[in-house]
Amino acid sequence: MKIPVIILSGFLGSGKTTLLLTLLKASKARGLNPGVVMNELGKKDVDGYILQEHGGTIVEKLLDGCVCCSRKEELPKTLGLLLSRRPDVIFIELTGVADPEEIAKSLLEPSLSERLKLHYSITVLDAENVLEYGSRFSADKQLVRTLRRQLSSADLIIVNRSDLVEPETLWRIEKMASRHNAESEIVFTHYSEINLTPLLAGIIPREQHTSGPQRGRSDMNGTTLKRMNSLHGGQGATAVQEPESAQQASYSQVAAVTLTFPPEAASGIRMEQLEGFFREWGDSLVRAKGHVRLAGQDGVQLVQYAGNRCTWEFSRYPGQPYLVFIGLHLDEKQLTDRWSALFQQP
Ligand SMILES: Nc1nc2c(ncn2[C@@H]2O[C@H](COP(=O)(O)OP(=O)(O)OP(=O)(O)O)[C@@H](O)[C@H]2O)c(=O)[nH]1
Repeated sequence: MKIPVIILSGFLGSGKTTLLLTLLKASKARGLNPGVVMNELGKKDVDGYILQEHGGTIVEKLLDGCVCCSRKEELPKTLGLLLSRRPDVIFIELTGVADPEEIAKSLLEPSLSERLKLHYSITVLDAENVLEYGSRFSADKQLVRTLRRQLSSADLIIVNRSDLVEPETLWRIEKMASRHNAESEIVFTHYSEINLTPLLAGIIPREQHTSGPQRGRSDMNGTTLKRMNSLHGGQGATAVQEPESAQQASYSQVAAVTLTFPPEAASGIRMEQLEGFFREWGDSLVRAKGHVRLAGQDGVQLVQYAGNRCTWEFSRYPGQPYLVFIGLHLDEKQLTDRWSALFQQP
């Protein structure tokens, strides 16, 4: 019996991990044993720790690069490790700059297609920012192409963070998304909350598996099933040799930089000081996240900077505080110099 795989894609900070947490909760409530492949651009595993805090999930991590291009060869081994722990369903959360179509193709490699099948490919959009991506990232043609492929390859498009925009913007996003993908279902969400019943339909615990036909995607959307089957070539499909252009990186100017706190910052940083530091980088900083100690407060905070907005929440992270910065044209030396200077101010 093949284990179903659900791919979660979408740009940085759009709400993929938020959706994953909901999916994990719903899976466990159905008696399923879910497994996760968590891919992060940075060397530090912020989202993996968030999952760990929610407990009871098998997670394999792929850090410091994108599983659709620079770390593509590691995917089969990572999935193999996950499968050895006998999950009933696998969620692959991609980095925000990954091309989900490349992952769908990887699942066709004979070593994987024998044991796994693509159940759903979901793309999450950040309603507040998605309409600006084309102009904002025009200098990175590969990234613009990847963001288009995130849209065009999705079985389901979730327009998330919809609480932050006017209805008129949602209408424009729907038009734009349907232009790129006429077949996908489009839903509008707040904190990635959707009806998960059709999505998880047909996924059952291993011990209930029989050799009979499985229900699932066809119950949800017949046209979607037809379209993804064309990528997967129906019965007995094998991976197709990719043209050279398809093997290039999914972005060219995005970089992740990890910053740690110097000894002078042992007593913590002020909230407004850190938020000011994020804003200093303007449009070049797309996403930041990490665990930090705030001056005058006990414990550690998880800070998330996404779509130019900052959120803070209590964290139990036990290690040394750090921050991951992800952006376009981020100059690592300039960033680390400014970071050090921040703690030398009187
Ligand atoms: N206002 C608002 N914030 C949201 C919503 N959904 C998620 N967020 C917040 O947006 C931030 C980013 O959400 P994540 O789920 O981590 O986004 P992501 O796509 O996994 O981010 P990366 O994996 O780093 O690319 C977090 O602080 C979330 O709490 C929403 O619908 N509305």
